[in-house]
Amino acid sequence: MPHVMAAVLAGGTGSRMGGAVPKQLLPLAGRPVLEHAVAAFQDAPEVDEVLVVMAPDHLREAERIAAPFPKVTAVLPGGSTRTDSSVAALRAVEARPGSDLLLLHDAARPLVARTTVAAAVAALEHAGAVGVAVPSSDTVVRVAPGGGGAEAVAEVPPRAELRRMQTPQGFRLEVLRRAYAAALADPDLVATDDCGVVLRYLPGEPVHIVAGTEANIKVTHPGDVEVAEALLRREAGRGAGEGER
Ligand SMILES: Nc1ccn([C@@H]2O[C@H](COP(=O)(O)OP(=O)(O)OP(=O)(O)O)[C@@H](O)[C@H]2O)c(=O)n1
Ligand SMILES: C[C@](O)(CO)[C@H](O)COP(=O)(O)O
Repeated sequence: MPHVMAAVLAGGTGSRMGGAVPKQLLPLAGRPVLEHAVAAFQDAPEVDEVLVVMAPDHLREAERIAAPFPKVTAVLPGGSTRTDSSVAALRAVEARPGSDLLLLHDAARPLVARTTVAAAVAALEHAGAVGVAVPSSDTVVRVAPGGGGAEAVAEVPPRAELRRMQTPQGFRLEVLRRAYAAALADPDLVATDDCGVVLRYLPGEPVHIVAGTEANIKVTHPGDVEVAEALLRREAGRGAGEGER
């Protein structure tokens, strides 16, 4: 059986959310957002070990939140970008011999379903890199500078071919290691997710997709915590807990 590690990335400051504390520390139905994300991996039977990558100024709070979860074996400082925090998780996992698979998950996605974690791990039996994604119900366009400083639509990619990427994103460790070795040698590296790093820097490596859920939102803007609370209530109303979010 592969040894499955999950890293919960909580190294951000939540600038779009604003406020005095990073969004991963905001209360959501009585528990910090971060705690919901950690609990999802604690409860996932496919996951053996959990790391928390936290904003350096808030390591103590993360340690306190993680303490009741026996699968959490380390709370580490994150970097100044999400990519840096992913690399911090990768380095920590590399230092632990015997790890085979790594799931990288946004702490800001507290509603990840158990079924999604299971599907991502299962897909790694046959794939080196796996992303979780949902179809877009909106038409998505590429924009370019238009007249008078405004934006203009430059392209309307076929919607049926588009997906919105979520997390977790899962990797065989050697795949992620090779991708980041190449990526970190690129002075122009800019990435918004880890599957994108594999796609760009290991062009021969397929990145598989498994279906996510609409409820797996990323708490990002003011008001998103209230949306997440409503989704949690809906789940409780369904008598769920088994992951159908
Ligand atoms: N240096 C960073 C930046 C982000 N993240 C984490 O990556 C996830 C997705 O990032 P995002 O939603 O952008 O979080 P923030 O960077 O905190 O938000 P913002 O961009 O609004 O500042 C979050 O769980 C965040 O804590 C991280 O681990 N390290
Ligand atoms: C990884 C991600 O959640 C996939 O949708 C997203 O790209 C993170 O972006 P952010 O700007 O760091 O929130």
